[in-house]
Amino acid sequence: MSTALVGLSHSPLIGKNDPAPEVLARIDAAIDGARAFVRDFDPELVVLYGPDHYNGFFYEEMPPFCLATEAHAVGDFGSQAGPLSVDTAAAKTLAQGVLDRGIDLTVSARMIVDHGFVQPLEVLFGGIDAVPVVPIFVNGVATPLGPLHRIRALGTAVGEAAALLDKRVLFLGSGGLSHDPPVPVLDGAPPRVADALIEGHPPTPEQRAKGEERVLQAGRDYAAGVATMIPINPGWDNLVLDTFENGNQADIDDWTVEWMGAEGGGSAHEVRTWIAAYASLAATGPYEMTSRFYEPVPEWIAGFAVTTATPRAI
Ligand SMILES: O=C(O)/C=C/C(=O)/C=C/C=C(\O)C(=O)O
Ligand SMILES: [Fe+2]
Repeated sequence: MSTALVGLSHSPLIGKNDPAPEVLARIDAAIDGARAFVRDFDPELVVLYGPDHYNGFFYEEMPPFCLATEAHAVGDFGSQAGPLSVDTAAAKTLAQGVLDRGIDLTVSARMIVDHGFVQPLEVLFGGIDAVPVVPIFVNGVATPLGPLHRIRALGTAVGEAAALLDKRVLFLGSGGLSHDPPVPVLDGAPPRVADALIEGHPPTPEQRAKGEERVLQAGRDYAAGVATMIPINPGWDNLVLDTFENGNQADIDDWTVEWMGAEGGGSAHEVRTWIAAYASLAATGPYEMTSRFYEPVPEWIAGFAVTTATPRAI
């Protein structure tokens, strides 16, 4: 068994509302580095921690996290639609291993996923069917959210179970860092929106187009300095990255939902996917961050980060 990790921000605005060419060139170089890292590692399995944006998980039953033994992408924001190449046997083994370690894991035999899962697979592997994957949803938008030590416990249990698989396993966290895009909120929502968030009515193509245009307009407004969202917070983002780089993961247990939201905006909780991924890697032994890129990108409404990490050479 060997392990590696990539943490990668996502944004539905990539390719639709891009920053200046020199910014894009720096990001492309960082992503090229992560691609080369992944190519060298040549994973036999990707354990992909991703969030959802009310495409697969709804308030009728909202688990804090959920592992998929099969998954299907909806194709939002122009992302690829269709089945992910889930390694069902590995997924079942990991699910049992996580449950055996005392984590009350929800399992989905047909998880619906969105760009939060698809984009990292497209960016790093060229598509959703290029590499065997075990998708693990981590709720990062739908309050109430539980304490961070449970996310670390999930990641640790997954890492311990993955260590027994006799495979090269890449832990991949998708989302964050600080950002406050217009994702709908149940509290105070008008009845029609509340029904959709609770019952999960699939949007009509017109409704989906309207929601996507709303996000695009928010990106344009933010880049133009006329938006009211909580700003990208490079200080907080670098604190998050320092915590991973220094291996101070126990500090994360003191982070509160309120503090994260105030510092990093409503979608800062997507950082939970990174916390799970780093906990998984840490569960297999000491690690080192081998690359770290960060840049605030208002056009994408994202504190955009790419990191790679490997077990520390002894
Ligand atoms: O407004 C809507 O209907 C949907 C909004 C989104 O799905 C926004 C997603 C934004 C991100 O994924 C992000 O992390 O910035
Ligand atoms: Fe997101």
